Amino acid sequence: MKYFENISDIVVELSEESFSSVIVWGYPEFVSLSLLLALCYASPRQERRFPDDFLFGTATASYQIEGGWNADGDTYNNYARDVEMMRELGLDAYRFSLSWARILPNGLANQINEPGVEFYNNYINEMLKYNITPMITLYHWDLPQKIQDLGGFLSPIFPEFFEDYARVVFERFGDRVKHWITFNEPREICYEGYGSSTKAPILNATDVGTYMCAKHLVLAHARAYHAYDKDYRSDQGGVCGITISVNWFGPLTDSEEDNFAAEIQRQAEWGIYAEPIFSEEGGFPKEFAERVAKNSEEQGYPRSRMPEFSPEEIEFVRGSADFFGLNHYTAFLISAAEHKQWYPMPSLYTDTDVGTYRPPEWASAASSWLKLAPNSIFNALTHLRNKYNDPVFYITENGWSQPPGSGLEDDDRITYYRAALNSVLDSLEAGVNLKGYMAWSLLDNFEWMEGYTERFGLYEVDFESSEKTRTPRKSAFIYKEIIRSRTIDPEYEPPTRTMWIDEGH
Ligand SMILES: C[C@H]1O[C@@H](Oc2ccc([N+](=O)[O-])cc2)[C@H](O)[C@@H](O)[C@H]1O
Repeated sequence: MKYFENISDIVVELSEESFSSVIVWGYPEFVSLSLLLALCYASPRQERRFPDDFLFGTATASYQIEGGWNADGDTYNNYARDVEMMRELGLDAYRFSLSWARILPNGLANQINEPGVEFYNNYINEMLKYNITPMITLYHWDLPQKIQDLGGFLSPIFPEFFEDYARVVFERFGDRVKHWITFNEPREICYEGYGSSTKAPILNATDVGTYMCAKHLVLAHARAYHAYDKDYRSDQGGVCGITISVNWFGPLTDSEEDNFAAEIQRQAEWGIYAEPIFSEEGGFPKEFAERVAKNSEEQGYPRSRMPEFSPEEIEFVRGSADFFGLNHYTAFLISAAEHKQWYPMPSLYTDTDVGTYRPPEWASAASSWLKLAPNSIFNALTHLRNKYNDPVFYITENGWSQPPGSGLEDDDRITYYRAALNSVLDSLEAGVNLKGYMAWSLLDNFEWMEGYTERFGLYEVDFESSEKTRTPRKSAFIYKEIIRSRTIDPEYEPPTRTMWIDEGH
């Protein structure tokens, strides 16, 4: 039985618990939903504020914005304008990634491309001049060709190559950069790259590719983390974590079967990367690993298609992160029996064997996978907080796409951001240790397989112009006001269409 002193605490709890178990402080009788809602609306709503030290930022990735692939090197030529945009928005932080190949052209650490290092030095220094905290991702999907030729993430040597690269980066930039993210979205690297055909390198290895990649990626992450911890942290004083794509997967119904199916989906989508690092036990998530082993046996494989970690590897990986970065965009409802798709070959999705569903009333973005799902940030963060013993979190990506030519009045995006940031406030009020939020994205960019057909920018980019002109959308003004006031005013309308830089930024 739980007692509450504030109505707001009850509201938070209500999203996690069934209504009938809630008892109002001082009145130990059950209360109906209608009474509770009446109380919420009748009491004057306190202004909800983001903490002063909460980092508001935006995110990008090298391959999606830099251009200049064959130069000694767009942002590559326009970085000063991009930092000016960060100042216009009043950002506290900026998350971006390094191009491994721009620093180490053949992937290995024997040959460093000094002009590439200088580009990143200038970029970082320009941010620091205006008190914008750089948050760097070491790997956001652009692998040097030679590392791919050597087997990419399927090679057991991959973790060594990654550690060598990480050391060069810590050495060259760690005096000024204090927030490190090893990998962006292991699921997209491993499932989409090695377990399906939606991202490079598109290998025909769906049965084992995802799981082999997962093991090597997690070991590579841990090697970079330990290198930082042992040899750089004492001088540089920064933090090192990983960014995992965490969409929310809740049960379609309250049945035990659907609840278990949702858990299996969570384990397959992000548990295989998060569990080895953040759980107390370490290693791959138990129920899903058992399922893959059973399926493998039935399919005639001599051993599980999912590799194991040795006890030493489990210890090495366990606890190897100072924070949990999550890219969060949407949610899915999971069913044990309905809405299933057929997959022709053994793969992660024949292993999960669940159905996914989104109600038609959830608004759709330009990206087929992206829908506005209610409370999904709150659901994901409170679940992870409980599961992994209250880690520090950063939301390292969250955003909304529109088709090209949608113009500057991006009201759908504004609706999405306000809903997301209200869910962030709910999470903070529930005690989640969330330190920052990075909107995806600062500017329109190259959206992987979808090219330039999906636009995520707070700033529109005119890709036809030689200067690649950047113009703030309405959402940029709304985000700027949220950052300035540390509150979300649902009525706020920007007074002008002119961006300015506040004094002191
Ligand atoms: C728009 C950004 O998307 C990030 O990647 C994904 C991929 C798939 C999903 N999903 O829910 O299915 C979410 C995010 C990526 O990190 C970033 O680079 C952008 O492309």
